Amino acid sequence: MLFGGPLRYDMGWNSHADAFLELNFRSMVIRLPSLLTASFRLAWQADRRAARVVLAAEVGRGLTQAVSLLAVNTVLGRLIGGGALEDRLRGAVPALVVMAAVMVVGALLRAASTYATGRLEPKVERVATERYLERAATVELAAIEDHAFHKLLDTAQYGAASARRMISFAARVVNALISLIAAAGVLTVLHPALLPLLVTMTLPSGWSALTIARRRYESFHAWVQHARAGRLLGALLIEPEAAPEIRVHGVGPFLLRHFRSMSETAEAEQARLARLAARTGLIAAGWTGLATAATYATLGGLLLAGAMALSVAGTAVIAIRTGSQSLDTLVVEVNALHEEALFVGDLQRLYVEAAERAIPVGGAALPDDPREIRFEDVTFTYPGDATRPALDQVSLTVPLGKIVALVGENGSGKTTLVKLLAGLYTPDRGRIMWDDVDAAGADRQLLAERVAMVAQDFKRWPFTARVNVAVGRSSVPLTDERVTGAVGEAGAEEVLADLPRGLDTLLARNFSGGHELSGGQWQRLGIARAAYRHGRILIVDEPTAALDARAELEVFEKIRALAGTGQTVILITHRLASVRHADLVHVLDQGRLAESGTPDELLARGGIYAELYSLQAEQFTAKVPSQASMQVPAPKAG
Ligand SMILES: Nc1ncnc2c1ncn2[C@@H]1O[C@H](COP(=O)(O)OP(=O)(O)OP(=O)(O)O)[C@@H](O)[C@H]1O
Repeated sequence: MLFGGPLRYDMGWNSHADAFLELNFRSMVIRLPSLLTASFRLAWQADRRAARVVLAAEVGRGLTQAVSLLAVNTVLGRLIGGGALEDRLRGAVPALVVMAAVMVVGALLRAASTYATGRLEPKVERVATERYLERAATVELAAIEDHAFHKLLDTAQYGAASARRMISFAARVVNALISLIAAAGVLTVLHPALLPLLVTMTLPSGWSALTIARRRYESFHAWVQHARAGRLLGALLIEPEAAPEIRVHGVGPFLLRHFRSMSETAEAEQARLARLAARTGLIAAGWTGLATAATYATLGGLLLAGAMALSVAGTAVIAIRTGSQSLDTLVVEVNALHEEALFVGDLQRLYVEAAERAIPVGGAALPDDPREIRFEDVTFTYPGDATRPALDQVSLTVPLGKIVALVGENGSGKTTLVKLLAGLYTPDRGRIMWDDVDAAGADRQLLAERVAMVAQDFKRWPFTARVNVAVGRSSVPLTDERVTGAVGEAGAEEVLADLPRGLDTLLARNFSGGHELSGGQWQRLGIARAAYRHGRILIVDEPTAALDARAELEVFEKIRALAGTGQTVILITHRLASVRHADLVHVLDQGRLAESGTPDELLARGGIYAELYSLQAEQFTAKVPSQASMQVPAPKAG
């Protein structure tokens, strides 16, 4: 349950308990090569040169550590060996010089790697983010509305930053791996018993890092929806659109209460993780202590038994220390790499799923100048737990070049029908035919090219008025003639005349210099946008809902004029007086086609249309009071 605690309301957001994970030591070791390859591939895609430099520098650094360990061994051998002190010192000089040279090379390589990694990281993140955004923008609308896909979108957004971090983790893994091999090699040469001891010493910290990471990732997946809901609540509290209701209806404390309760639940989860992490760390530290004591005891035993020379024991101590440090680093970094890879895995899953759910590219061409669009027995149900289809076996015709009105009560399926026509959804059953071409197999991009849509909730872009119009067809060069032409066609000149900087006014109140339009003004701009698009089919969904009576008449006049230029107009409206000019009216009722005909035919038939029409007409039958009766008596003097 997402909203635990003593809250009275459930917001209706779902929680998910589908955390999963198969993360153990074996799988981690098995996956290491593929993790490193994946990191390198990410780096390669972003910047080949930098990727090469990082790899070469890290391999080089590992090798310098091996060489320096061997040099130490030589130095110790010389110093502890027989002969005069001066001779022993002199004998050690070449190895000391090698050590110094190797340190310089190591420092240079480190600098090169730091620089190249720094250059690489932001590029990797950018490439991954760009791909994420591009894929998200090209999936079907149904995918965006599918909550499982949305959750994936949500989790995958962390993948790009993880991809960035994977680069430096991978670099450190390569480095630690090579220096570990060097230390292990030296130890094996010194005495075969030392190698297993080294491994035993490092295992506990590996186990602890892995266990903690696995818990964190599981928790992240189980809680991602919760975190999203929490962020949403926070955003609602500061959103300008919600601000009036928050104040008048006093929604603020209600939202805050939920926010606090959600945060407290999340904090409890963090505390649980921290407690477990502390316990795991403590157990691991105990094990490490025991293993270290055993290692040094073995070393002492070998010395005492005369199985090992003092100089070799000295090198062994250094090799064990470097080796266990490298192994520690390796475990921690591989673990971090793994954790990041899980998030990059989400991103890659998104890439794959988004590609599967992408709007298909290519397809049959639509007829150049079709006569009609026919819905043939079209049934469509929204995914989820809909109780009935939004469209149920609908067969109707939209003759092109005419004004076709869709009428019906709330929820009768009008908007759904035009969304199917625009290709935003595909029918579950039945076909949508453009003359003889089935839209299901048609080129979706070409189909969209022909449609201009003013949806009920059309986007109010936080850009200038000019861009808000021209975004109707962003693929053509933006010219003032085209913009003012569209504004004129939509009758939106007055809206612009009222703006402080005309077309250049920023329409986003929460930015400095931003300006807000009224609902009706926005609606006119929306129509201007559709006019700018010049699609051959203009879909207008409730174009006048926010308009005053005079503006409404004007807008319908403009829409009729657009139809006069050969455009097809599909009009959804509840204002039946405005439907009078339609060539054809389709009446929908609970997802089914109830009746079709010209407005006069439908009135004469006495069906749903006639009923709705007379209901509206009755509201206007009351007489306008005469001038005389409106006059207010003049106050008496005195
Ligand atoms: N995105 C969606 N996801 C799930 N169900 C939806 C979605 N959009 C609409 N519906 C459902 O489909 C049915 C038809 O809705 P639609 O928006 O097509 O009706 P409408 O006739 O345009 O209504 P209105 O006059 O209120 O705009 C309704 O029952 C609605 O709840």
